[in-house]
Amino acid sequence: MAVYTQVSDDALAAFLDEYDLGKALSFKGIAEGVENSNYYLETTSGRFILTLFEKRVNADDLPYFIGLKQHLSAKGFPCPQPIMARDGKALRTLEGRPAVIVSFLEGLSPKRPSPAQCRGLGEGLARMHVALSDFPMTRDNSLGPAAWPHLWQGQSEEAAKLQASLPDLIDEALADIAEAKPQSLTLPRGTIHADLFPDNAFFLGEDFSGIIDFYFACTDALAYDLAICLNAWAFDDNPGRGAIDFNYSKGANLIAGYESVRPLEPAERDALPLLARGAALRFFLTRMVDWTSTPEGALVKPKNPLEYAGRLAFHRKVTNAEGYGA
Ligand SMILES: Nc1ncnc2c1ncn2[C@@H]1O[C@H](COP(=O)(O)OP(=O)(O)O)[C@@H](O)[C@H]1O
Ligand SMILES: N[C@@H](CCOP(=O)(O)O)C(=O)O
Repeated sequence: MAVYTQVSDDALAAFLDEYDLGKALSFKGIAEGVENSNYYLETTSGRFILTLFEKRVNADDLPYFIGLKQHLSAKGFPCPQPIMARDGKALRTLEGRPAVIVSFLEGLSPKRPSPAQCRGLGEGLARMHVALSDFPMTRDNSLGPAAWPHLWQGQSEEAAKLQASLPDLIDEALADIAEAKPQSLTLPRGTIHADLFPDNAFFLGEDFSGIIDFYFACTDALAYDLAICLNAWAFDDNPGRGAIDFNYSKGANLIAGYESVRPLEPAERDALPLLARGAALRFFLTRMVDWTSTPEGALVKPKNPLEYAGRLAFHRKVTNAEGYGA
């Protein structure tokens, strides 16, 4: 349950007094999510989400995240819209933490995305890239390749307890990325979401209805966002048989949906296997850190790093974009 910071009734009432949103009718912690504290808030003027920012979000980055959502909303792209308080500011403080209220987005996150939803997601991702192509703010990717060796430091022993072969797989993948230097490729860059997992995309039935959770967004290669989505959307996890299978029709639909809005350049297609390896490594490493640092009995259940080790092993055998159904 991702509620790290409790909000008292008095603190909420004082906070809401700064807005023109009326009185609270309902206020509940949201179980989903792992990064920040999120509350469902219903007031006399509508439905909203209240977020209090926790450990991985740097308060200095918040104007960037808020500006990004304002930019997308102004372009008519479906995403949560930051709500301004009466003083014109969206970013405030609640219970000692930075906090914002955003509009409630309709839709449901798919538990097991269908191939049709993968196509819709690919289209939505490309529409987002296009809508952000004139977003003037920038932010470095703080979880890019330079951060990975640091995340891996001291994790080897715990990783071996999960699977004996893991330390070798990760050491080899890190050495391989250090040599290939994905950051030095000249690929089209722009604003990317960088965490577009199924729990961060909404659908109404099979129709894409929007994107939430922009708190890892940054300036990076656009194709890296697609590579993250290939990892997060196009594999079928079958824990019962200990298998993680790439689903070609999901991968092909994701790429085709993306290219229906923004065709990939040849260099982006060529880079896809390397970017997909990097993306798998990034999520393996942050999951590994959470796996070893989340205290037993905590309200948040850490995500399983092995799912991303399995994806990494798959990508290491892929040599070109056709390997993903492109
Ligand atoms: N704007 C929104 N509209 C509707 N539901 C939302 C919105 N923002 C967050 N949620 C709900 O809260 C959950 C957690 O939000 P998320 O931003 O993913 O949290 P975290 O950053 O902690 O991972 C989502 O899975 C979704 O159910
Ligand atoms: N998507 C990441 C974890 C971040 O979770 P989110 O709830 O903020 O999307 C992962 O799966 O490792």
